Amino acid sequence: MTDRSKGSTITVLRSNTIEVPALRVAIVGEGPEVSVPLGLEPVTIGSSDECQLVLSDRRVSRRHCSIALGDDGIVLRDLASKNGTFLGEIAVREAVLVPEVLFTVGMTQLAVRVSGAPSVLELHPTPQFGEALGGSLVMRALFARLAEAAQSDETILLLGESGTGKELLAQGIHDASPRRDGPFVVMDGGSISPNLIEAELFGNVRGAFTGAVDARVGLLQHADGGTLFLDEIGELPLDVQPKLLRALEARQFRAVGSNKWQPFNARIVAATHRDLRAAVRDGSFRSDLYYRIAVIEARVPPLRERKDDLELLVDRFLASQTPPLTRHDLPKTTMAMLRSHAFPGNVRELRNVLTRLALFPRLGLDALEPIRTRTSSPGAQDNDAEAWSQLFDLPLREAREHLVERFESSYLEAKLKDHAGNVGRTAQSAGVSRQMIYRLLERYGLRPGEV
Ligand SMILES: Nc1ncnc2c1ncn2[C@@H]1O[C@H](COP(=O)(O)OP(=O)(O)OP(=O)(O)O)[C@@H](O)[C@H]1O
Repeated sequence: MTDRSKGSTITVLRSNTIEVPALRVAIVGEGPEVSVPLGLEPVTIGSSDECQLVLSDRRVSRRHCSIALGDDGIVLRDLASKNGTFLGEIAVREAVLVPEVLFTVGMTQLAVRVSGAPSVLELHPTPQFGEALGGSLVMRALFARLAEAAQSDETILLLGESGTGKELLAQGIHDASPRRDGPFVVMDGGSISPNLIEAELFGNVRGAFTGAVDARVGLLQHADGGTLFLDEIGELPLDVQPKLLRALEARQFRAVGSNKWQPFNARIVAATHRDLRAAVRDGSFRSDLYYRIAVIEARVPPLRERKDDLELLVDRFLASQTPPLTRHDLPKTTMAMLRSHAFPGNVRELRNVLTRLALFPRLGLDALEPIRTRTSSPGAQDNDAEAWSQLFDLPLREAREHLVERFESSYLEAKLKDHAGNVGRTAQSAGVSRQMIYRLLERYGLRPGEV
């Protein structure tokens, strides 16, 4: 470690405890400093709102470069930007930075700054929390936080892209909590028609609405003594939000069509892939409900920000094939290929890619293609027949997920075609919300206009 990098690297204090420097990525210029903190999660810099540091600079790409703090120190990476990332006159693809050294993107100069005393962070003792695997520092820190949070009854909000493992973590929280012997109940707010969500959550009395032939118990009650996982909480309709808030505050609820308040005893874990703070700002999510749910808020990082987890995940997914495989069974270039892929579908996508490679090892880079390209390619039927019989070798859960995903993507593609790419009409004809269609489009890498 050079003198100049002093105070800017992660130090291992003892096993499972690290010291993390207090760093900020700052725009260097006149006027008040604009900066964002740099912790275990990388900071992306670019012109897109999705970046942590957003630059309004015409010469900056949407996702231009990233800065990550890791075992090697502070690493600056260009994200295949159009105009490059520069250290002085030199364009860099990847460089280890020391504090106060200027780098340039577009017309903007930036630097990493030490901004105070380091903090001590506990890591989970193993690279696993429930069924979720993760050996990277950021995941072990997340696991440690969730393991601690599991002991309380507070509401937890998990934020992260689709396929990052939010449901697996919610199950892990339940299993690590004093409620582990009670039920773990899932409500997927994205896949239920908006006008049925309230009844799904709170139940309904007989005849409460057209079609309510019988009285039904809601999921809140089903989760009695256990945990209710509210997946895609961001899709909760505005009119149901105050009802959920009231229920959480008073610990009691009313079934649809009933006047009677009933107590409930379930712990709530919620998740969303949406930026809920932005939803609060644009008025589509109530701020009081947001603060009530986000008592403990945890971000689950996308797989591209924790490539250190790849080996562990690859080994696990290969071992679960029938017969179990190891990395040696795949072409030598496989790990390099996986390392350079961005995985927009995150761990779910990785698992599917490995299942495809296990079935058809010679697919190589084609295994990274979205499902639709292959299913509609010539000779797909022969492949389908072969894949179908080989699916029998997979564990039931994986075989089922694989088929559901293939079906969903083909269904979506066909429906979108029928409606000339119009999302509203596609949603209506499929009987789901527009948000659900957007979610599926994201999951399968489809664009409505291109179908
Ligand atoms: N850390 C992990 N370790 C092992 N498997 C994982 C991990 N993260 C995700 N997976 C696997 O990836 C798939 C998707 O995970 P999960 O459903 O928990 O993600 P999610 O964030 O809830 O996604 P969505 O928002 O689309 O519902 C599952 O099959 C899960 O087993």
